[in-house]
Amino acid sequence: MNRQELRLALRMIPFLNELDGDAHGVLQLREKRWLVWHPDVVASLWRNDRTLGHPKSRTLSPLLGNGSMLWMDGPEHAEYRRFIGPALRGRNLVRYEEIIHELVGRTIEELRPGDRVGLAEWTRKLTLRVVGRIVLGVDDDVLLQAFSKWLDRRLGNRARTLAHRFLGRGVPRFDDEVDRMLLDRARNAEPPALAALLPPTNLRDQLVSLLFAGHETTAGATAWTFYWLDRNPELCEEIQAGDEELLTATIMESLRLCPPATLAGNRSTPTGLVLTPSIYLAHRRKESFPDPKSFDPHRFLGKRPPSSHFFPFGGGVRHCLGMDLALLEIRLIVTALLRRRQVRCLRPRSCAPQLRGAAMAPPPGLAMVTTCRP
Ligand code: HEM
Repeated sequence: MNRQELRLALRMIPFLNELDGDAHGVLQLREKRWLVWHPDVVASLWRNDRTLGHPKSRTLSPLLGNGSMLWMDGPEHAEYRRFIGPALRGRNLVRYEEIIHELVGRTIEELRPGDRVGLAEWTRKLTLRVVGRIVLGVDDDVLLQAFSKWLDRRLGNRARTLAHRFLGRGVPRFDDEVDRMLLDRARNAEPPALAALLPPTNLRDQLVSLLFAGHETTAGATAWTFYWLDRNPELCEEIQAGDEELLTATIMESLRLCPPATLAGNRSTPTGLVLTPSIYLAHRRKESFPDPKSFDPHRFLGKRPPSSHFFPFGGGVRHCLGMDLALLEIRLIVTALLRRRQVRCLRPRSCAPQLRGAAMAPPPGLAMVTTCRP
């Protein structure tokens, strides 16, 4: 690993911020590894994605397992997508809407008026409950808490992520007890729970991958949306008054400026080049988004930029399977919390984002206080 790669690993956001404004949109990290965010390069990756390789993430593969669908390739990957994709879209969303309503209601009821609650921690608990119910078919807070604890020990902050990535060789990364609880639940799951539909091969890896991919980023996106609404009270009032289109635009603008996945998955060419698309930098190009650092949802009203300029959910053949579910979840959580409670954020002096792996959330110090609506 050379100096550039080390800076990307150790101080990702400051490193990316230094590249912000670089019109080339590509940076060589080492001989055969490039960070890319220029729309022409990204468009070409999405177009040719079927012919590219998708190497494992060195941070996530020891946790999600080598059998995870996140690094399958070719026909095996296409088969998995054909299988899981429909279960996360279309008519199923109507059923998921009911689940989300119920779990959001329960999680809001647990908020004691006046208490300080870490915003990102609260959204993580809620989105894990939602994906837990969708995947396992039941609510099991003991299992979900054990799962969260296990992830926190590895990715809970930058220092732990780095220790896990660089010093963890030989140290067991799986938690046998969490895996046992998950597999027990999966064996007893009934359709339509996803666990009951998954093929038995590498079942543990697929369960962990779905729970991980299905909550961490959605939680970050929801927390960032609340953060921006808190900073823009007039916008918040318009949304509370029921402007649905503005809410959607606000979620999109929040995904642009604070993409919960800062990087899409690696792509490799037959000649051995590895290309990592930087979502964070692509979303901050002034050529794509005038005045890119200002938060302005109006830029999304009635418009959606091309997928090579704006890609919070990645692209090509690995485009996020949970996008529709995630957008539904964020919308329902924001609407329900604003309708039931008055929400105020207590901002720490520095709102430097917290990185968990490559996932970006508000810092743990960003707390919210809710009070009952009169
Ligand atoms: C705001 C929330 C979310 C964001 C920002 C997000 C973002 C992403 C990104 C960037 C990728 C990689 C795409 C690429 O490499 O081109 C991805 C893949 C994936 N996501 Fe999401 N995601 C979100 C929510 C979800 C949810 C709710 C689920 C499922 C319950 C989910 C399931 C997946 C799966 C299974 C993949 C792997 C797809 C593949 O490899 O074929 N995601 N997501």
